[in-house]
Amino acid sequence: MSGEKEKTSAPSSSPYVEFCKGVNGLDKVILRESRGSSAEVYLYGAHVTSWKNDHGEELLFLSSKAVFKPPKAIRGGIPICFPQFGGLGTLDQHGFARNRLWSIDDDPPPFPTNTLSKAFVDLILKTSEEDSKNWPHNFEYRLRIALGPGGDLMLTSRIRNTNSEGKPFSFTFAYHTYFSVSDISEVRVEGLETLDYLDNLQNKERFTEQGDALTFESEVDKIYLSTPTKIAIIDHEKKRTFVVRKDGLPDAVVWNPWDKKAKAMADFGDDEYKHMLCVEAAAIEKPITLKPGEEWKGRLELSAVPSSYCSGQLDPQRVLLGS
Ligand SMILES: O=P(O)(O)OC[C@H]1O[C@H](O)[C@H](O)[C@@H](O)[C@@H]1O
Repeated sequence: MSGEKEKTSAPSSSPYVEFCKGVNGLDKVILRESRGSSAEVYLYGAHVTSWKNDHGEELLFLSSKAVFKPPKAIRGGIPICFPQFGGLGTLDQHGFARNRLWSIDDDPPPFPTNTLSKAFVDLILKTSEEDSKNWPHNFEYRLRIALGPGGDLMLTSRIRNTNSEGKPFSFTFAYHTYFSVSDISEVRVEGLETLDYLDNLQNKERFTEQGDALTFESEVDKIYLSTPTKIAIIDHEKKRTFVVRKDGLPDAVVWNPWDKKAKAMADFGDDEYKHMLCVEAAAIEKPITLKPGEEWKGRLELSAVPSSYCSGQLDPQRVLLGS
């Protein structure tokens, strides 16, 4: 073991990182960047529940009916799906990481690519006795959540196999990001056209996406395979484009429950499907396998940029190839 110190007292806050209590007294961390952007993270699930730009506008969707009560996962923000995406295995839906209380990682190993950001927090989740009954592996999962100087939100996961008796393990993974959008029928997703996907609504059958950028007029639950590192979500009404950059995460899930499924979810408002879209950077089709001592890294970087595009006039190459 690496000899981490167990957290014994509340960590001290700074102008960039505030440790406080959130809904139902759950531990929360608020990150603030000097130009005004912010993010909120619950230790329960290492769950980002808010990301605001420097005008204080919320960029993530969080359901008004979200339940902040373990063991229920929080509906909205960025749930972490680990070590299993969806029902693809023997564990509960989306694995256990989103339902566990994470700790502050006081002494994380150095990051090779350090940002200039002072607004970041390091969290850690390790094997518990309870979880090892269903998933008999030793792991250390370190997650750094950082706000970049321009307000970008960056999540870096480092997952290590700490099994002592030479056993490899495999997992699937997703950053289950819920983006806030003005009106789902005005949204386009670019970067996934012409790719193969598994359709969760049709027994995970494999299809090829045809034609142009994705638009939405009914329920969607697709796992796009071998996707580019950059995906754009264009919100025409808000004149805002989200750019998702990802590394180590070949797949991308696109999910909107639409009206019927929305009504069936207790922690989701009947009409809220109109104002959210999940685009989830993921590793699903080919599970990640780690030998003892090996570490995997999966990185997500989100930015929100103003866009003045009108419907149909967007040049996808400009969004996707621009830096
Ligand atoms: O209700 P949850 O367990 O949070 O899952 C919400 C959704 O997550 C993913 O996007 C899956 O592809 C969907 O099939 C699932 O409905």
